[in-house]
Amino acid sequence: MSTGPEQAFDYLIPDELSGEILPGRRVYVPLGRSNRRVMAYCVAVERKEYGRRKLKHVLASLDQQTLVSSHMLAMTQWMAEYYLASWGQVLEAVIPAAVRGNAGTREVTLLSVPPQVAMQLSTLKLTEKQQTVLTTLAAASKPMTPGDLADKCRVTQAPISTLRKKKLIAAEVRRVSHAHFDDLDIERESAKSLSEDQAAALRTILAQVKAPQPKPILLHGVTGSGKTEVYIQAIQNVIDQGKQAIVLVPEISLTPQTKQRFASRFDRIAVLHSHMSDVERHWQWKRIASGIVNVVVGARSAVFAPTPHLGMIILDEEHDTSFKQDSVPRYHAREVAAKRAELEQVPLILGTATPSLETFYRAKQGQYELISMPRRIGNRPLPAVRTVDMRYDKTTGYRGAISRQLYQSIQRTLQQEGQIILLLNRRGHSTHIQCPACGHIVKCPHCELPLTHHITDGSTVCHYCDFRSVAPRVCPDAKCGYSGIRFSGIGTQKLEQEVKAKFSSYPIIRMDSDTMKKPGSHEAALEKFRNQEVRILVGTQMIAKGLDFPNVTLVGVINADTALHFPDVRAGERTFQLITQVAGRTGRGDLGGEVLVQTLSPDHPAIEAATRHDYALFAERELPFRRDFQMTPFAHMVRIIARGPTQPSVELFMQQVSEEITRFIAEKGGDISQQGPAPAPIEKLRGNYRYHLLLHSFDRHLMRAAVLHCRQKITVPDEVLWIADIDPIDMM
Ligand SMILES: Nc1ncnc2c1ncn2[C@@H]1O[C@H](COP(=O)(O)OP(=O)(O)OP(=O)(O)O)[C@@H](O)[C@H]1O
Ligand SMILES: [Zn+2]
Repeated sequence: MSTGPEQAFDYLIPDELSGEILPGRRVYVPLGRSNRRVMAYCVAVERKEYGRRKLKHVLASLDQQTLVSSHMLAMTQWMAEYYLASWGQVLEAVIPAAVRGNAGTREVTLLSVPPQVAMQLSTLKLTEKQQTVLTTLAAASKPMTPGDLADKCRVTQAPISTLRKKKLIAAEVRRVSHAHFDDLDIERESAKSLSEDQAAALRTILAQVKAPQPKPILLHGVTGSGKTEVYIQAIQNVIDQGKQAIVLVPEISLTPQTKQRFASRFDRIAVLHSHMSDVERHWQWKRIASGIVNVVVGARSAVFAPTPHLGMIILDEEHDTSFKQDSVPRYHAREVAAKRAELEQVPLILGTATPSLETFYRAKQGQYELISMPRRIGNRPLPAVRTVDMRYDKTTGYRGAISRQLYQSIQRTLQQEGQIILLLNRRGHSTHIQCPACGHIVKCPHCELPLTHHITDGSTVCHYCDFRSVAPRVCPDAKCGYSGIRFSGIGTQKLEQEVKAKFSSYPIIRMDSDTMKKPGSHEAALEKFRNQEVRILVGTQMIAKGLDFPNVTLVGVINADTALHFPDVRAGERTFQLITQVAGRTGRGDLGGEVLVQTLSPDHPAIEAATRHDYALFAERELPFRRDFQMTPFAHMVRIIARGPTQPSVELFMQQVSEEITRFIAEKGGDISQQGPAPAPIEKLRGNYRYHLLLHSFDRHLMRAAVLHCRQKITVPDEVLWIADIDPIDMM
């Protein structure tokens, strides 16, 4: 029943609180030897023998309404177990702070005259003022606040207080909301008549809606195949049955376009996003919980939306890494959605053009239903993709970001009135600052990672901890001091400069996390691009997915290799996804489209498969490799990360963890393979040294047991912090 400890505790419910304390509400209980008063969640109420155990009593109840349904309680319990977090921690993550804190509401006291008093009004001995107050309140059509009553009777609070003390007036404290937000006002659109592929997809989905225990569905549709229309018509069916749907999208896809697409088709939708105020968040939560909202659209945490009659969950761009939370509880919305769908017996639809290998593998195994939509709407061809081998440009000494081929394509596109997207997944200006005389590289003092030069304010920035300093003009190494320090490597700022210099008469906009800091800037930038005020859009991966602009006829990938050589099992998969997704932004209208991919590794299997839009080819090559090396999706992974201010203590601790796991396996039997411990790719972050250890096993329970065993056995030094990341995505 508590938020801190791992397990639930039993408490007695005093008679006066019975009926108020229900599963899914919060209570105050005494905890520990000192009987500290703590807030806790009631997870079950039951009658049972407790023998001779001495149980403490619940002190007070906190909520008048239930915060989590029984399904959600079961789901959070599963999450706690699966992700090795405490149940309380999970509940705190599932119920927004705004809801727990009752944001936007206040308590009011409401006065009324009890019926037995009202019947004998004339017989009471009262002062004149008291008489006025009592008759006024008795005559009122609904309860009044003390303030309103005093105003109406033109008296002070004194006679009201006296009457309350004499119990002639009853008082009740209630929580009321003073918030209200208007519904989106968006023009209505009617249903599209479905393509053959879409109609077939919808049929398969509706069959699962009817099934007693629906299977999750992978909707694998190429870019521009019209997945959204399938979602919408499936949702319509669910709403017609009086149920609600949750649509999860990557945070970055919560654009006006997405809102508009759903709001133009459904009444009463709730769009949940990260810029929402606490008051609005609470208000939306209550609306959803009351059952009046038909469709909830939101990022990761919308998987916890308290819909009372859930009918379907949709997860768009299921491969997107933003569905994984990178703080405790480190859940993946896809896995949580699958659990919730199973508990509530509703279908889960995972849509994407580039399925994660985890999902694809489950579909191949028959665990998920697989729907393919291999054609674009209107049978439009997928754009032709050409690679530009940048190794040749090196020999000519060319150092710019834009190759000759890309330059020519941009020029031609501009002349033909088309629009252009240029992707470079690195922000900043120069990504590398080095002294050519002594080789000194300018690094972050807290992270030991190269600093990036940001030209806008002449600073150098650490992209991991945001450390900032003034860009050096001479080599900072005191022994050297050479004046010709070199800024190299290309980020989006430098690319923007180059594009501006080369195509000076065309408006351009840059979208990356530096230019898109302010709420609303994302929307504003996309709007400029949509209405063609801007012809060239330069940006990081935030421009790579979901956008549907028919006038984009050229996509250029400036450097396809940015993530290719990361020490991450999914480096190839990420590269394939990014290129396929960004390539898919063109050729969506009648004007066709082309894609140029600049790379130093044109023969890399991931890049080659992406240039052919060939997911099957990619998966065919990648899966055997993953199987041979016992990696995801065949084996399960757990990543243990430890950090601390001194390197030896972290290293020693991780060695202990590794040894303890080896010992555990030797005793228990079974198989867990260990990679490491080793310094993490980001070896030092914000002044902390980091080590990691990767565990792989076909037996996820065994791995969980091994981690729990370490938690029990090893005394962690004060300065070391460690976590276990289940199904890790981030390997840095
Ligand atoms: N049945 C249809 N008839 C006509 N147009 C359609 C139909 N279905 C979808 N469209 C249009 O086709 C375009 C592409 O659809 P949508 O954006 O849903 O594709 P998608 O599969 O989600 O692609 P991506 O994975 O690239 O985001 C949209 O402009 C949409 O309005
Ligand atoms: Zn740093």
